[in-house]
Formats: sequence, structure tokens, C-alpha cells
Amino acid sequence: MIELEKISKTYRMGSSEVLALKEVSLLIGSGEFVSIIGPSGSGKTTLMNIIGCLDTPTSGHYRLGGEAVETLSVNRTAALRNATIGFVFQSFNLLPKLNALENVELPLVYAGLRKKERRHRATEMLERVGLLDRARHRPNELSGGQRQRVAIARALSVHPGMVLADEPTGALDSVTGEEIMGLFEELHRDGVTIILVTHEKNLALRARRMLSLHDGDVVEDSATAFVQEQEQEQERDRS
Ligand SMILES: Nc1ncnc2c1ncn2[C@@H]1O[C@H](COP(=O)(O)OP(=O)(O)OP(=O)(O)O)[C@@H](O)[C@H]1O
Repeated sequence: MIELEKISKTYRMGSSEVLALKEVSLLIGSGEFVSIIGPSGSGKTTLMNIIGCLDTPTSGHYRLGGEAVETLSVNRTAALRNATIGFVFQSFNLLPKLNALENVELPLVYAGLRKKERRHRATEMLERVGLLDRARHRPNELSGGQRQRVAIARALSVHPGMVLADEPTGALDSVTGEEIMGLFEELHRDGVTIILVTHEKNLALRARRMLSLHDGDVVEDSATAFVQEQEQEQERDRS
């Protein structure tokens, strides 16, 4: 469970200030599939960074899984983040000298797992994203979509309850982007919380809930047409 209460974020640069988030209050439940949309500079990445405990708000309160994040030490925050959140970025952020399997294993090295368990889990995750046959390939031997699948497998390797994805399809063509969205939908069906930043409305509408940001404010928080269609179908079935 994510609980944001009047979260504001101000960036200071010399004598000037940018108010990137303005008293944002939000509840996101376990297992939700939420997209965040908004124009460039509206605060999407800032909000994701705060939810992901990669940055701290200037004011307000953030509880993650019941823990008040502002009261935690840096080490405890890092431990909470590593155990609960998998990150997926537009630029994949894979290490070029490691092959796909080794990239997926990396968070498990940091988590202190033994080699045999790491191999087992990383293999399982590559299979999950349909890339087992590319396990020994380095990132430059993979397509963009395959690289993003490796990055998603890496995010999943620690079995996080939540995946935060910042423009995960931004570097991909539309067909490959659709495939990656299909993978997020599968994860959602498996109970993983998905929060996805995108500037493409057709992709945002594939989530079950869409938040629109404008100038640091959440200006819309709505169930997507996908959910409305499902509700209408259920209504028809009942009548
Ligand atoms: N490190 C920083 N220092 C100063 N200002 C920043 C910093 N990061 C973001 N900002 C400013 O905060 C505001 C929100 O930025 P943010 O990156 O969250 O927006 P965004 O919606 O993700 O934009 P985009 O779609 O272009 O990635 C912008 O005005 C931006 O210039």
C-alpha cells in the first residue's frame, strides 16, 4: 500500500525554485495497475522517484507498506526499496559487459543470495519474460524489446510486490511497446502492483486507473475505459 499525504517537492537551483509537486495526496492499493500521464515537466518522474524512495519530498508524509518513510534511516530505506520495488527505465540501464542472465542476477548478488539460488531465480525470470534462449547474449546482441524484457526480468528477480516503470516503451516501436504492455498486464494478473509513467495515452488507458498530472497537481484520477467496459459487461450479464 502506497499512502501519500500532501507531498510537495521543490527543487532549488541557485536563487530560483521549481515547485515540481504540490501537496499530492494519493492512495494506491496493493495489486493496482496505475498509469501516470501528463505533459513534459508536470512532475511524473518526481512523483515516481518519491514513490520509489529514490528521492525525498520537501514536505508531506509518505507511507510505504505501512512504514513512514521519512522516519527510516538511509540504510533501512534502501533495504525497504530493494525488497519491495523493481524499477524499469526507458533506457533499460543494463550493464553492457554482462550477459542477460548475469544482468538479471545482479540484484540477487546485492541481496546476498548464493550463486546456485541466483542462477535458478534468474533463469526462472528470463523464462517468465520469454527470453531463456537469449540468456548468454549481451545487451548489444539483443533487440530493444528484448533488452526491456531483460530489464523487467531483473526488476522481478527479487520478487518485489511492485514494479515502477518510467516510460518503459519510450525507446521502442509501437508493436514492441504493445508487447511490453502485455507483459505488464500479465504481471498485474499475477498480483504485482504496477505503476507506469507514459506520455502515450493509448498505453496509459491499458492500466486500470489513470492519474493525470499537470503542473505538479493530480488533476484527474479515474478508472480507465477498460474498467468501465468490464463494469458495463458485468451490468449487462446481471440484467
Ligand atoms: N533535479 C532537478 N533540479 C531542478 N529542477 C528539476 C529537477 N528535476 C526536475 N526538475 C523540474 O521539476 C519539474 C518536474 O520535472 P519531472 O522530471 O518530474 O517532470 P516529468 O513530468 O517527468 O517530465 P518529462 O515528461 O519531460 O520527463 C520540471 O519543471 C523540471 O524542470
